[in-house]
Amino acid sequence: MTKSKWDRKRMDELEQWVAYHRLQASEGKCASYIPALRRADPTHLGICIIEPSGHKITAGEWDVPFTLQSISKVVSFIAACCHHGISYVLDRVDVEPTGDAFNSIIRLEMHKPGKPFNPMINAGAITVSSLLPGDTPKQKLDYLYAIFQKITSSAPVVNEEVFVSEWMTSHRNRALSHYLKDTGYLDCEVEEALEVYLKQCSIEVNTEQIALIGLILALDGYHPLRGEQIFPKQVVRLAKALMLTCGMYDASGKFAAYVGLPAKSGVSGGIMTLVPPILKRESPFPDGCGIGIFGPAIDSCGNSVAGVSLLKQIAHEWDVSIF
Ligand SMILES: NC(=O)CC[C@H](N)C(=O)O
Repeated sequence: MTKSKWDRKRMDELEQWVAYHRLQASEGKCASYIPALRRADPTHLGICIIEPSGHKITAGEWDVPFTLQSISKVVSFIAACCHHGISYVLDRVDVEPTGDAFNSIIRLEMHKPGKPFNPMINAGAITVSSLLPGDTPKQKLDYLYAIFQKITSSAPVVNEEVFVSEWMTSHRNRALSHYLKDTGYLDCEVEEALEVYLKQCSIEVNTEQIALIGLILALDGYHPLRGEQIFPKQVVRLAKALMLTCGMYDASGKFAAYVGLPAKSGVSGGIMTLVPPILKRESPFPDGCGIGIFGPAIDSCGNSVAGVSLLKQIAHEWDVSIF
């Protein structure tokens, strides 16, 4: 099959699958614990796939903006490791899945000395935000924004409404931060760490931008559009291992079993995932690709319902599982 025929086939399939999986969204609900997220349209479902050539395949509401939320945890973890080195960061946050909800507090007290289990849950991510270089939230965020800009070639925009909405209601994240401060796992003041964490969560993106992050991870830190290695390979490999084991929260095991790709979700309904350049002869993406999905109706674990079911179909039909 010629490349353009193959492309047409993939696009037609994607359109059909998006139309079908959009119907699954009624089984989920838009996050309401952050009041500003409640207003998203739960029937939206969009996808963008980018290949190293920059070639893009899209379907559905792929260009509707949404906030990064927990997908930002991958970028801040990479940023902290790039600045401090991996061992400094891993002295302060572990790499073990919890099987608990993303905002759970229970393990911090159950396992002395209270080191957060991994950077993909809120406790670990708040610690990581506190580790970003700089003496003020602004300096820490500027460091993170510069990394984000290196990836997407555009300055990140924080959705102030989402930030304020979460800042005013973030009692559990505040509780987590106070606990981390008490046990010595916060590198700055509670309110400062929280400001950095909640602003990084409020960065506005669309599926193309998260697909691009995924693509760079697929290529072990190489940015194909800039022609430059922007993150060390070891850091990116670690981030992908964390995505695979912890990126979909307490549904990470099922996601690995039924989709089989490293992924990170956020409560706004985004999922960032990737297909590494693999050696399966029939792979539709022999050079690898990044995949961004947006479907704001989420399940009880905090993952996009329609997004996960669309990914299950893609992984099955196109045989892209890493296993
Ligand atoms: N799972 C998520 O996307 C959580 C991010 C959200 N900002 C929170 O801290 O609750």
